[in-house]
Amino acid sequence: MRLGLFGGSFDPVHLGHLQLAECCQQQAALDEVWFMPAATQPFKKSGPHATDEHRLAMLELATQAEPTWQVSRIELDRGGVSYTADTLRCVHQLRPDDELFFMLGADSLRDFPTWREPQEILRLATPLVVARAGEPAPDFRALLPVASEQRVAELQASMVDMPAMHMASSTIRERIASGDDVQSMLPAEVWQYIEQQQLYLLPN
Ligand SMILES: Nc1ncnc2c1ncn2[C@@H]1O[C@H](COP(=O)(O)OP(=O)(O)OP(=O)(O)O)[C@@H](O)[C@H]1O
Ligand SMILES: O=C(O)c1ccc[n+]([C@@H]2O[C@H](COP(=O)([O-])O)[C@@H](O)[C@H]2O)c1
Repeated sequence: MRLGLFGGSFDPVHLGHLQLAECCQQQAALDEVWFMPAATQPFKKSGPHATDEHRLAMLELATQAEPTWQVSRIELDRGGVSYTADTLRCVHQLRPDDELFFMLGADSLRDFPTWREPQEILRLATPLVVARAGEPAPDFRALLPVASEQRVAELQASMVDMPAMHMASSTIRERIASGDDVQSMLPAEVWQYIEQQQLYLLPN
């Protein structure tokens, strides 16, 4: 099985995340996609705004119609800072015969060499990188400190095409707190949940 892992804060999950997962799944022929909300993202100064249970509930709503998509509690159950190398080792133990992929936007690729154990991550899984609207095009040479020239060229060739989606969770939170309409950026069920639970009413 080809298993795609998609980590993020998902605070909240938005249509850009879903589009990213869909494009990676199609272009890399993934059998399954796991959305993995982070307990605490290593580089974010403060923890998530919504609780773990709210972020999970929104992800469940956003992914329920797609049978090959699942939401994984691995990082939330482990708690603490969510390092991707730890997560990949754990998934590899659970699914030793699967080929693992991990999905990320161009902004995350830029920082990748400063992640914990980047070489171990590249040993366990193949990154699937998509361009992010408003960000420079992904520069795979960012990987040269941790990957060979040949591997970098291979990864560049397998970059995933995705239509530009101008949205980010932080902007959505800010706009909700200002009373702006964000419905066009969210799955309808997720917007209803945010309204019912009165999430993100305070500024970031
Ligand atoms: N609109 C988008 N286009 C492409 N990739 C995206 C988009 N939004 C998020 N991503 C990617 O999804 C992954 C998880 O992102 P995350 O959950 O932190 O969302 P975010 O919108 O970037 O949140 P924030 O604004 O709080 O940083 C990252 O790899 C990020 O690059
Ligand atoms: O392992 C690391 O050192 C590491 C550093 C930064 C980010 N990550 C992971 O990358 C994913 C996307 O992160 P972000 O920055 O978009 O929230 C998320 O699953 C994070 O846990 C992982």
